[in-house]
Order: sequence, then C-alpha cells, then structure tokens
Amino acid sequence: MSVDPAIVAKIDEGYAKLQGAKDCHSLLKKYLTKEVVDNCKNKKTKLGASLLDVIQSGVANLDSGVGVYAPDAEAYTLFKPLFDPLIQDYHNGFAPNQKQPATDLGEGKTHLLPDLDPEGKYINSTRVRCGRSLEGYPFNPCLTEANYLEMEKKVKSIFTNIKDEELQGTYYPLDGMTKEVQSQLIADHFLFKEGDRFLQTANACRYWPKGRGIYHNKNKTFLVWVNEEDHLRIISMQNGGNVGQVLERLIKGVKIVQSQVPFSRDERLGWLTFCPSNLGTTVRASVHIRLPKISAKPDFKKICDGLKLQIRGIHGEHSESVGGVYDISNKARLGLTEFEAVKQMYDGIKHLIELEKKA
Ligand SMILES: Nc1ncnc2c1ncn2[C@@H]1O[C@H](COP(=O)(O)OP(=O)(O)OP(=O)(O)O)[C@@H](O)[C@H]1O
Repeated sequence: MSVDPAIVAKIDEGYAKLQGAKDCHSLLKKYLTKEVVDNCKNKKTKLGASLLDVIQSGVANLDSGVGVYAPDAEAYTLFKPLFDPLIQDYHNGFAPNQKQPATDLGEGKTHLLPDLDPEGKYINSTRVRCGRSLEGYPFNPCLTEANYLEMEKKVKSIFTNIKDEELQGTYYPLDGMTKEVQSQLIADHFLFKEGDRFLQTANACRYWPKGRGIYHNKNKTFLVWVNEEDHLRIISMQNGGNVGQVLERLIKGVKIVQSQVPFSRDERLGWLTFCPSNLGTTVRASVHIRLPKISAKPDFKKICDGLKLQIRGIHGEHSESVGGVYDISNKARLGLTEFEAVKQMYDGIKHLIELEKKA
C-alpha cells in the first residue's frame, strides 16, 4: 500500500510550514525532523492512516502544545520515530525501553489523600478523570458514522447496568440536546466544549453530534463523556479539596465500567488514547484553585514545572484564568501508576498551598 503523492506533498508542506513558524513551540515542531518525515511519509497503517493524520492538527494550529494525535493504535508503532521522543519529552523522560507499570488505581489507599483544604480557602473543586478506548475500534479519524453509533449503543448498555446508588444516572446524547442545556453543562465544567479547533483539524469531529453524549449521576459527581476526544472519559468531581473522596468514587466507577467491556491496552504504553499526552494511566487529577499571592509571581510556572504540575485556565486546556482561579493538575500520565499520578498532583498542591500561606 503506497501513500497517495498528494498526501506526501501535504506532509512535506506541513514540515516546511512548521520550520518557518518562529513562534511555534509545539512538541510536533521539535520532533518532526527531516529524517522523521523521510522515514515516515510513505508509510500507512492497515486502516490506511498516514503521517498526515498524525500531524495535521499541529500543522493547522501552530499554538498547539503537543500537536500530534494517533489515528489508530498501530500509529504509535508505525510512526515511532516521531512518537517515541515526543512521548519521552512529555512524560518525564519515559524512554523507548520503558514499560507502563500495572494498573494501580489506589484501592485501599485513598485515606492517604485527606482533604487538601478543609477550611475551603483555596480549592473550589477537585476532579480526576481517565480515558478508555473500546477494544476493536480505532480512534476518531478512522471511525465511520456506523462505528460511532454502534459504540454509543455498547456504552449505553454499560450505563443501564450501573446499579450502585451513588453512580446511577442518565445518558444524555448530544444529538437532540438543546443549546441551553449544552451551554450550561459546558459553563458548569461538566461537559466537553463544542467545536474545539485542535480536535476538528485532527479530523476528530466528523458526524458530530452523532454518537456523542454524556452520562452523569444525579449530583453530577460521576460523569462519563462518550466519543469526544477519546471513546470514553470517566470523571469523578466535587466541590472542595477532598481528593481521596473523588478518587474513591472514580475507582468504583472505573471498576464497574471495566467489568463490562474490554478496553485497548498496550504492553508498553498502557491504556491507549487518541493523544499521546494521555497514554499510560490516562489520569489527569486537577484542582480549581486560587493562589493569589504566588500565582502573581513571575516564577509561578517554574515552581509548578518543578513540582511536575501543569497549569491551565478555568475552562480547561487552551483557556485563560478567570478571577485568579487556575486548573492545576499532574502533567505526566505515563511511566507511573494511576495512584502515583494522583499523588503527584496531591503533593504538589499541598506544597503550593504552604507557599501561599507563607507568602
Ligand atoms: N478541578 C476541576 N474542577 C472543576 N472543573 C474542572 C476541574 N478540572 C477540570 N475541570 C473542567 O473540566 C472541563 C474539561 O477540561 P479540559 O478539557 O481541560 O480537561 P480534560 O477533560 O482533562 O481533557 P483534555 O486534557 O483532553 O483537554 C473544563 O470545563 C474544565 O474547567
């Protein structure tokens, strides 16, 4: 199977565009060398995905942080000259000979994560999410409309089997949801946003809103996103800083969901996801936090980097802080266990609160 010359030409153009973009600091630009382009541009996965599928979002969006997506699981091995160094850079030096450790969600250990902010002075809310991909299905750019609908049907049957009283809820398909309800769910931080340009240019939004939706319990403390960036995003969240409680609920939910359908896991890369930044544990544990004194200092980002933490704005990735509230989470998700990923956020935030108190 050879790659269409028009696609090869677009890959070459993409490379040239990145090279010429002085203000582009994405990991794609850093690792898409001429050697990598020449090595990969004529390769195609069994499902027909090329290097263009991997790089097109980062080429279109020069302000990307990462800039690459895997159109299917095979892409991670076929295009490893690009993925391996990029993964190593993003995930704390996770080298090509390293393996993701076995899953440890933290069962029996959540008491080690008592409330970070019992007086409610700093933390508005806490959230822990993980992603899962249904075994046997590729990622967004390779999915057909029939795939989306079939996957949604499978996942809906998981939800109807949730018997746990706290987690029981309803699935709301995006198709048919009123704009008011959708906008309110987004504004309240429960639902994924609409029209994300990074995902759109990755070819991840075809047939939208078909097959997309959200499940949540009555209190909106346990939620599952269906077919946004990943097949599933399983989320536990609540007001305040009780990380242990949030994780406890997530563990319960993941175990129920996982007992019903098989998910794609790779020997080396752990749970497989569309974006390489989410591989491994797929865990992003975050707080919405106010740290007015230390966040005003010029070295705030450096302090967070040193604690292996990532800062985002209040409406998630690629958004700004509002009212001095930041979303701060663990950065790496690969090369450590799920519990360690949450603990990395926990220890880092504890330290930041101490610095804020002393400032
Ligand atoms: N601790 C938190 N409390 C309340 N809402 C949160 C918290 N962390 C994230 N959110 C909200 O979750 C939504 C999704 O955020 P965002 O897209 O940045 O992250 P994500 O779901 O982890 O996925 P990705 O990393 O792929 O973007 C946003 O509305 C964001 O404000």
